[in-house]
Amino acid sequence: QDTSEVPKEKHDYQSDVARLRKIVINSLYSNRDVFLRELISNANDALEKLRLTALKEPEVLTGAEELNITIQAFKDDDGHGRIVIRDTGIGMTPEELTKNLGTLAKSGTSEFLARAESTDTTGTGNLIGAFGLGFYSSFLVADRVYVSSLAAKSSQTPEPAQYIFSSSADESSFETYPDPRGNTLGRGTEITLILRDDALEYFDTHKIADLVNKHSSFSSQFPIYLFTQRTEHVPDEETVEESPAEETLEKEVDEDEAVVEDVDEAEETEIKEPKMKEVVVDEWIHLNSQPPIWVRDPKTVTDEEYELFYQATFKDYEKPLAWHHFSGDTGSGTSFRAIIYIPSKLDDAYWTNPLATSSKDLRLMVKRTFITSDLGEDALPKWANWVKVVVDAEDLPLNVSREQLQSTKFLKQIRQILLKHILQMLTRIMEEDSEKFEEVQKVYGNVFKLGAVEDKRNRDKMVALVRFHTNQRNSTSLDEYLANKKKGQNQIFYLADMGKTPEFLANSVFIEKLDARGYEVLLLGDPLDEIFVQNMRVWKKVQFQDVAKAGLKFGDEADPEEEKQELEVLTEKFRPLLDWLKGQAEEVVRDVVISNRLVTSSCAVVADMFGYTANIERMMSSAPANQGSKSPMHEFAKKQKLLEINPKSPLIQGLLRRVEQLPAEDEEPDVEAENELKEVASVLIDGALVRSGFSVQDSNEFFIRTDRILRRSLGVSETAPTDTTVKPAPPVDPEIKAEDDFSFLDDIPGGDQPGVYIPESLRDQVSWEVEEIDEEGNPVHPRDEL
Ligand SMILES: Nc1ncnc2c1ncn2[C@@H]1O[C@H](COP(=O)(O)OP(=O)(O)OP(=O)(O)O)[C@@H](O)[C@H]1O
Repeated sequence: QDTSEVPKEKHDYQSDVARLRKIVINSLYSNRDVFLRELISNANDALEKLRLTALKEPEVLTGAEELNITIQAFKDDDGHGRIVIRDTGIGMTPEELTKNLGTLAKSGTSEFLARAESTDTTGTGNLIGAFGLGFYSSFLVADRVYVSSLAAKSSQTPEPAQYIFSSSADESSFETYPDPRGNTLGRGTEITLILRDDALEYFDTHKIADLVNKHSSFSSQFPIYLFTQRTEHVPDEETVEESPAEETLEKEVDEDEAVVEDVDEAEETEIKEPKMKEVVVDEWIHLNSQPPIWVRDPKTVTDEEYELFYQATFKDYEKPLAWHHFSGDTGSGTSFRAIIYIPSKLDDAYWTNPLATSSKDLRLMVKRTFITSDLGEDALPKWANWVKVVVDAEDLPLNVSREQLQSTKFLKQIRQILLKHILQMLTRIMEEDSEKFEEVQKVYGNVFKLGAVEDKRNRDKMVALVRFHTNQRNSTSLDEYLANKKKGQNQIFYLADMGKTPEFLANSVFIEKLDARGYEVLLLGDPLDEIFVQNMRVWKKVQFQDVAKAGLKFGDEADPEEEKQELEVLTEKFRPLLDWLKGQAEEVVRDVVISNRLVTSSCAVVADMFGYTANIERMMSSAPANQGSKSPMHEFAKKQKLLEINPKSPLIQGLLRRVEQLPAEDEEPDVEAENELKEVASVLIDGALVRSGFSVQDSNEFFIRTDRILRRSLGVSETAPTDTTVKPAPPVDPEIKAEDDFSFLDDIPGGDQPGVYIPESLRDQVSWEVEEIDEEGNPVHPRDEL
């Protein structure tokens, strides 16, 4: 209608909205069906909000009786047309129209925009699923959008007024103004999409019905009605009654024909059907008339229905990994039905602080009416806060407030029940579907380790879900490990080095003897592994033993006395070398000892009982200084290392001989021979450090010494200097010449503009923000333009 007389307020979009709209309009053509799903989901949210508000303030229900969503398509005479989506939800005040539709309040928006802007269209499709474009997806199919809204009457909005928000796809601003039609809605919001010429397919009500059935029939517990018109053929009663003359005429003709036709046919003409006419019947079709899937018998629900329900309810673009649909009784007499879903991905944010967030996706319904998705801080243990659940209780009063609810017996019981079912579900997948369990492991493997540490009550069940790589197989549980342990073995051997692959760890100096002898060693490359092991310490009465630490026992050692004696003999034999090496390594280790864990390697650096392994040392030094990484305790623990030497190694035996040949203290010193030996020792110690996962103390010194030893092995003079003359820089010259050659910039796209050049191959992997500054160095915030 004509709005030229209405005073309009013009607003600029917030810059992020402008960016978002640009992405929507330019790059999502192939995903444009999503607009309907997004608008229906908004309508549903508005209705849910109304219903929740009405629990406290029933007045909001005035204005419109039904709580529903309607969709109508109108075709204009000129072939253009509109789609109108209406809800009787909470509505928006004029201020809310501006705020909600003109700004983006969502966290992570900028990050999303940067990612969407830097990826191609296909990638963006997935991002949108993850982010939800909401209202702006309207512009995928519409040139212009009008949102007319009338807020629900409440104490805050005693006199609501129907206002319009209007914006076209190619403007960077929008307008708001009073709806010239007055109050036509009663309550709620009406979105009118003026369809683009290339989106006229959405006039087809079959298409709309299909889309709603596929993507949105689960999005709303409120009825969704679609306006349709169908043509019916009905007896033309008017003609029968009002123009008998015509009938007579027909009869006459028939009688004429009967002259030449046989009698039968003449009779048939007598009972001729009445004349039909076409009438257009208007009809509102209820699109989501099936009962919600959680109340249905699981046998009647297809996998696709479970998946679509999940995607619509939890706004996840991906299909769930698994689900479990069950019903029960809380014990205090409240019966319920529930579906638990395991998403196929963890939110990126999960690992930034896994124990800080609580679940926001436990949707509680009472008698099919949504009540809340926030069941309180500790609704589930933190490790499980990614689980998505719909639970519908039969016998709770509908008007319980959120606060009251959290203290009800029902809630306490339902939490326990849900947790029990989550664990049962995971255990069942583990026992019955190894392929699925592998998928679950990929996403949640670390979560289970965290759960075993955090959730002491369910520790045994969590540990059963945990899997590790070993030197003998790709995946084993701790129970499987114990089933495979050797006779006499009384330790669970593990090697932890965060960030390293199992293949790398399998070649570690620390497991060479264990591996050669056929013992299984857990190879732990994840930071969480060390935390898991440190917290567990013992599993089924068997201790964990870090193979990079003192205390390793195979369990089949011969008579301990005999072994002790053997060690004493060896220690005595190697005494000169042990003592001499201790002097050389005193900066690095506490002592030098004979090893029982080495086969081919000559030596290794092992953490003492109370010392740090390389892995823990790295974890400690990445912790903030105030968390102990610089404390005296830390410094002490760092020094608690032993240099273990392999008495069978020819290198060690050779070194022993050379040390024994050194002049005794009371003889004339052989400085040259001693220095050469010291150098060898130093490289040996540094090599052992590196091989054992530690870093060398001074990498420059290490390199210089290696250089000298290499020269020696090649027979090159150790003292011959390298020619170190270099061309000095020209004299100081602050002048900038105007004719400097910048022609190389011509080859770089955008090289004539200030900015950063990114090679083509890296463009989709990086993003950056550039801030323009004025002459005083203050940032300028230019208005984004579409
Ligand atoms: N039909 C509606 N009735 C009432 N308010 C609405 C309606 N549609 C949108 N809004 C308001 O506008 C806001 C922005 O909507 P938009 O769809 O862009 O994002 P969202 O719904 O918050 O998030 P998303 O749809 O991505 O989950 C909503 O949060 C809501 O406050």
